Amino acid sequence: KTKVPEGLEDVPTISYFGIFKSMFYNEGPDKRWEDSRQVLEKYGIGKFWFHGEWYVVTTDLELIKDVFAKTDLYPKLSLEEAFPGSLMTSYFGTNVVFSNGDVWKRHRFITNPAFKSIPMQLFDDITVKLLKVIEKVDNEPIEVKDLMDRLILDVLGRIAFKFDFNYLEDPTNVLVTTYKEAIAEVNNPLYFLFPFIENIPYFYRTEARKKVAKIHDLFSGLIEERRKSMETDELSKKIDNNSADLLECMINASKNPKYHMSDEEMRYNLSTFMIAGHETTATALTTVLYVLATHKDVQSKVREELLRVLGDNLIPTIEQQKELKYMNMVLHENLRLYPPIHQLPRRENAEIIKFRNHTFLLNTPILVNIYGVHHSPKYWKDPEEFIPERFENENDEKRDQNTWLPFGGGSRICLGNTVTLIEERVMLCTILRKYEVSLPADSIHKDKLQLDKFNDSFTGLKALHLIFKRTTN
Ligand code: HEM
Repeated sequence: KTKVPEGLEDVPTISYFGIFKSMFYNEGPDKRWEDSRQVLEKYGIGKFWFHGEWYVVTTDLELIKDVFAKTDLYPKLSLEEAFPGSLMTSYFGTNVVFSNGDVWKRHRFITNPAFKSIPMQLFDDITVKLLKVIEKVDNEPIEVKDLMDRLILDVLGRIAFKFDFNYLEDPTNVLVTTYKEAIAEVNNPLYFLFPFIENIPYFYRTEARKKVAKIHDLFSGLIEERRKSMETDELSKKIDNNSADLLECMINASKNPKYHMSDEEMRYNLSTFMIAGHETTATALTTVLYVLATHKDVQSKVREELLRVLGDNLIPTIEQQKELKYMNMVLHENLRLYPPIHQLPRRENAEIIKFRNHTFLLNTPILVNIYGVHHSPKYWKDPEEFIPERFENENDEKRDQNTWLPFGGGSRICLGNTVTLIEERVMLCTILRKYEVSLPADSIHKDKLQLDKFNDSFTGLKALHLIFKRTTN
């Protein structure tokens, strides 16, 4: 199956060994970009062979716009098709992220209202808990990815299920530890490299499957508990005024014959939202703390702005958040430099596509390389530099809007893109008002943030210790 399909012959080839090496060594998107940049910079499109298939990978804005605009022409490959019978499929199943057509429309319609607005008071006690944790460490370096992970899981629990994981204070919570164990199994790199081995009885992964079954049982418990406690009248009001959470939106739909959602689909969506809404935001917050620690001038400017805009208010209101113009530029630039999702999940064309002088036969695997677009000198001047001013109004208006795509685009754009930025602003206001953040002199990240791989789409990073020193504010 190594023969190049008709129509892709003229698409330049990216080395198989580079791809395999980056998978094998769990390399981050930066190293992967190094392996493909020569081809993608010049042509905007490349092909590579992997597991018996020829993939097309692109940083071309015209093709990317087409992918975003025509969801039916470029459906995502469902997990059942990509990894039949695998642990990953049994964990995530059919959900809003990986479904297509009418199923996707139904899932998106049901889950979307949960993230239209969030009650800001949910941050009151979580931010207090965060400060307590930082205070306890008292000037000693603290591992920030783990801290942000705990923090954001607590926030997500409140937003999506009105559930307090209390992970910040209690890392032994059974729901969290089971979730962590299940995710570690699902992300085991061995099965990304050699997915076919899961079909061999020896590799059936009985223990891992038990962990997945356990977390699904815990989710079933959450659903049942909430179903019992929900008053139908009160719920309809909440749905109407967008104050229902994810669980309420889905349970409400389970009663509706037109927009029905089964318990199994609810469990799959809970598994999906846990990772989509938590790993991404935790990574974004970790990397933004890193850039602030390594750009003290920017950090001071963000602090000055938040003190001015917020006054004595500890949690910024939605109105105040709009006024945090410089902070918003910093958050945008951070998502450009370190996109938490570096590559969109695989699409496959449902019809034959002509692109330039190439032809994509039916079901050609197509990958949009977000990291590549964000780091291409064709689209960004000095792309490796951290320059928040790129997002100042007049500069921002000049660029093609598809050059910044941390949340994807079109109708499948990230469903949590507003919520995640609210979380980031609140946490930066909380931390920077009281603490100055610094990188220890002997940090492995001294010269460059050391990225690695969380899974095939999510950016990971090596342990990052930062120092939080009390300011005089
Ligand atoms: C910095 C944080 C985040 C980043 C960078 C991010 C990134 C993305 C990207 C790139 C996609 C598009 C996938 C595609 O087109 O295939 C996506 C989709 C999605 N995201 Fe996010 N995300 C973030 C936070 C969140 C949060 C907080 C939630 C929910 C609480 C969330 C839920 C979703 C869902 C449900 C989808 C699927 C949308 C659909 O296919 O209709 N994300 N996200």
